Amino acid sequence: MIELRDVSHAYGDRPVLRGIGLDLAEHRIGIIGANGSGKSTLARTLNGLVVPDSGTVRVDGRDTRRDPRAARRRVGFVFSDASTQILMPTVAEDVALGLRRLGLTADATRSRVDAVLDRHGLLDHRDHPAHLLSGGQKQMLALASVLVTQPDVLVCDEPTTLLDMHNARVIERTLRALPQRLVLLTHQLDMLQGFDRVLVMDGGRVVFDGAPDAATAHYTALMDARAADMEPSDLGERA
Ligand SMILES: Nc1ncnc2c1ncn2[C@@H]1O[C@H](COP(=O)(O)OP(=O)(O)OP(=O)(O)O)[C@@H](O)[C@H]1O
Repeated sequence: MIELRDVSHAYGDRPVLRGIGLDLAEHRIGIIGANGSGKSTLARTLNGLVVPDSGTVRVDGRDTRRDPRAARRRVGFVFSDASTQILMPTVAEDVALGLRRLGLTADATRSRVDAVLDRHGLLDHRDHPAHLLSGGQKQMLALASVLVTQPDVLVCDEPTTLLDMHNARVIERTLRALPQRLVLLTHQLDMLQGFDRVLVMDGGRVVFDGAPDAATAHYTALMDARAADMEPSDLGERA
């Protein structure tokens, strides 16, 4: 369970999260909202990548402010731009990186790395330079590098945004099949079908929290109302 209590955060003098309280326990949770509404910042509080200015985030009872490493062990994070997450020269080395702190033997590391590469269709690429993979393969590698650490919860921040339709579907299918709990940020609303719960963010607040259909209807109505008030020169963010 991830508990947020009165969580607020600002970048400089710009408030981005405003008094958020949530208990996140469902298997599949979606987060949607306009650009700049605070989704990524909220997601980053869930594993201690962002420690909020005020309020608390607890992962299985442990405060991310006091124990960010415990949160990171339980909650894995996948970014939308996989290239920023790939740190090692080869595919296998990149996946193995997350296992370093576990003190496994070389054989145990290799078998865990190969199992996760096999499961995600990358075993034939194990010794290839990671930067030469296709966009879809890089996203799969970023996912594999997090999953190899066996987190309880996976937070994915727009994992299909940079992918073509085929690769987006492959990633979507992979995420749906995971046994882990999933928190998915996305602008692709159809990915949320069958989710247990969807949060709609606007201006740093959770303005709707419910079933996927009702949440997407709420978000669509919000965006329609806003578009009706706007000029083309208003493109951008509202936080
Ligand atoms: N590290 C940072 N430093 C300063 N401002 C930031 C930082 N990260 C985000 N912001 C700003 O905070 C606001 C909220 O950003 P955030 O990324 O949380 O929103 P988002 O809903 O995920 O947006 P998007 O859909 O575009 O990814 C935006 O105005 C953004 O420019």
